[in-house]
Amino acid sequence: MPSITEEVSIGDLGSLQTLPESFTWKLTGADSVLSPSSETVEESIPLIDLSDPDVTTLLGNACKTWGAFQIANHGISQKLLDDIESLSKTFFDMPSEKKLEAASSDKGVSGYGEPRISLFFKKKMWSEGFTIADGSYRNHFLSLWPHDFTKYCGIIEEYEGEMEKLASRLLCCILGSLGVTVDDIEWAYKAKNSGSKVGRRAIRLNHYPVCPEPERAIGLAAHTDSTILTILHQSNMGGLQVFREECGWVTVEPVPGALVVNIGDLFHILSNGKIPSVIHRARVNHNRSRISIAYLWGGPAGDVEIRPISKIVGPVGPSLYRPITWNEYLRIKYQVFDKALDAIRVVNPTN
Ligand SMILES: C=C1C[C@]23C[C@H]1CC[C@H]2[C@@]12CCC[C@@](C)(C(=O)O1)[C@H]2[C@@H]3C(=O)O
Ligand SMILES: O=C(O)CCC(=O)C(=O)O
Ligand SMILES: [Fe+2]
Repeated sequence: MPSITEEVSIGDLGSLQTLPESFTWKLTGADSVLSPSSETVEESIPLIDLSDPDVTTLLGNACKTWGAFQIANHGISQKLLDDIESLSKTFFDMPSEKKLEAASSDKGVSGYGEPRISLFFKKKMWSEGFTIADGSYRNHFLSLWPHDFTKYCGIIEEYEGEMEKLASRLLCCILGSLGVTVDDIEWAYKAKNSGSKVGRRAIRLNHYPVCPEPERAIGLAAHTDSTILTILHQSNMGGLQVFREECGWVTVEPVPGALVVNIGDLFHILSNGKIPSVIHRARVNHNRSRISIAYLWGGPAGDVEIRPISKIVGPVGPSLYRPITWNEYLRIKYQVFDKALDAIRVVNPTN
């Protein structure tokens, strides 16, 4: 019979002295490579200076080999990074009941709660988070911080604006490494001309409280992001790991001022599999809590279809994935999770 102590609110994880059964992950067995404490190796993802004259080649290589890299000289001010980090801290430091008042509703994506992928796992993840996906976060902010409402919304808006610019710039450079430009993408062209300026994006504020048994727990289980690319600001505490077929789990050591970029599933589709999405996860820590802020970018335009770029596919094809909008992809992802790319693969590609 489940004991009453098993009913744990994610808002209070940091105060627990022992790891509840529902948060204890299996370490051995067939799926051990995906288990939290499987071997890690002494490798590291590249650190790329965006002002380097060879930036296109460097980004291209990093994407093909790793699917993830860190960037320096990215143009985002340290003040803005500090501001959004302290906004996050202010939120997560609130009492559990207060945080739950900002819980995301059944329909809405914005708000407080477990990571969306948690529905695919039997065990619980050692983290809590706040998702900002549409304007409804403003209602939560208004009731959480009536006095600082304008200031906090301002930080989010500035962050979104700056990250959007950086994400577009990275997309251009990475496409450049494949010999194409944004103008080769049908949707980018449509977006420019239709006046639909609202791109698809979400910000996720993640908090990983201190954990009594980090070896047996996981902060965020292995996944790929359903994005073109994700820009992650991790505080000076590490925890992010990326998976590479050849070597296993690789820890991304924080570099002061640098941001982490990971390639998501939509880039995988756009590049016809040439720039694959990267599996990653977050470990937790015994001594210090950790905050990370993910900017999940789905491209510049809303309801347009994303498809393999014809110049990449080439005249003789084959195009491996069918055209799909971000909303449609998210729907499939949250039905079949890690089989989502397979689910939209063309069965008998001709060209
Ligand atoms: C716009 C998005 C992208 C989502 C779903 C939706 C809102 C929240 C995003 C995240 C944020 C945390 C990791 C992830 C894997 C999750 O669980 O929720 C992301 C997911 C995805 O990339 O699929
Ligand atoms: O916290 C991290 O390091 C990873 C977060 C992440 O993967 C996500 O928000 O999608
Ligand atoms: Fe992620």
